[in-house]
Amino acid sequence: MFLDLNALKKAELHIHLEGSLEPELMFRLAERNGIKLRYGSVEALRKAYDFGNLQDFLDLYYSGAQVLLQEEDFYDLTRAYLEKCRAQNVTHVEPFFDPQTHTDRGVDMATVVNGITRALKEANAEWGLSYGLILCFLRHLSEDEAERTLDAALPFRDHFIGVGLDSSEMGHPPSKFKHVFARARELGLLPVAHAGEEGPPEYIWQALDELGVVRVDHGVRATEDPALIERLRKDQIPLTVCPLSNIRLKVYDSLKQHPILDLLEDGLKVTVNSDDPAYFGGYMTENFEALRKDLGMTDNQAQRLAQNGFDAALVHTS
Ligand SMILES: Nc1ncnc2[nH]cnc12
Ligand SMILES: [Zn+2]
Repeated sequence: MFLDLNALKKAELHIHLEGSLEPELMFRLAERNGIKLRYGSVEALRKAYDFGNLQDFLDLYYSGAQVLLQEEDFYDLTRAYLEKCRAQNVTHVEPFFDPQTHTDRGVDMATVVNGITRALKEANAEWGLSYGLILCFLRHLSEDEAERTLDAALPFRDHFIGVGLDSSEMGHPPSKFKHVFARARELGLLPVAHAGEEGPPEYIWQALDELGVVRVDHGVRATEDPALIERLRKDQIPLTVCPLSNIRLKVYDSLKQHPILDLLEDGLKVTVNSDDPAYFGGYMTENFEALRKDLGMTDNQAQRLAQNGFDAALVHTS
């Protein structure tokens, strides 16, 4: 008998709440808010989820997020994701949100943060889920815009534990955001950043040395640089790896080429995560199952990967 991967206790550290917007909910919110979507049906929208790279995906992801307008919409989005966590025994989550995707459309920071936070607090009260929210800056925008976003978020400082960096990686190195990350660190916010998803190992070095990140999101291209692998192993810097995402965004042609288990066996603190589960074909359990099916992940490896998720959390749970 194999270990039941759904019942295995898990922590998720790399999930964009906007990326958990399932087509059904997108259509429901569009109707509620009087928004006309570019696609006529859930099926037509799902068919469009065929991405050549990260940017192809981001174009659809930002377009889908336009249905999120009211506090209730952010609440419904977050609640739906947390119900999935409950069903999959994900007991701790550290989700990302992208305020600029919303504030740039005229939605108030308060609307976004209050809707998300209400769902998180409820899940904690109802079934004991633990969490820490992370505010991400969009790296295709300027550092000045990130600074203004941090200013706008300060009245809600108690609602999040860290800052992250996401969106189009190529051409937008971590060093571009050095000052805003320094200010966030002074405010006691824990820094993380996407690096080495599509971008080169140099971006991972920059995230570590110029942004001071305590965890790297993706980081898989570290495999191209032995000195970097040594640094990640020596300092036990966690990597939040997203297997199904990497296949859907063509980082690897197939899961069989994915380095996650080699990294685990090399002693790196790697974790399994879903990234944008509504777009990439699965939540936590589906990611673990894919590793078993295509990479031959053993039960012992599954248990170590799941434990790494708790070890790598920014908020410690007992
Ligand atoms: N995989 C990803 N990489 C960069 N930015 C993102 N925003 C949402 N998902 C992302
Ligand atoms: Zn991501």
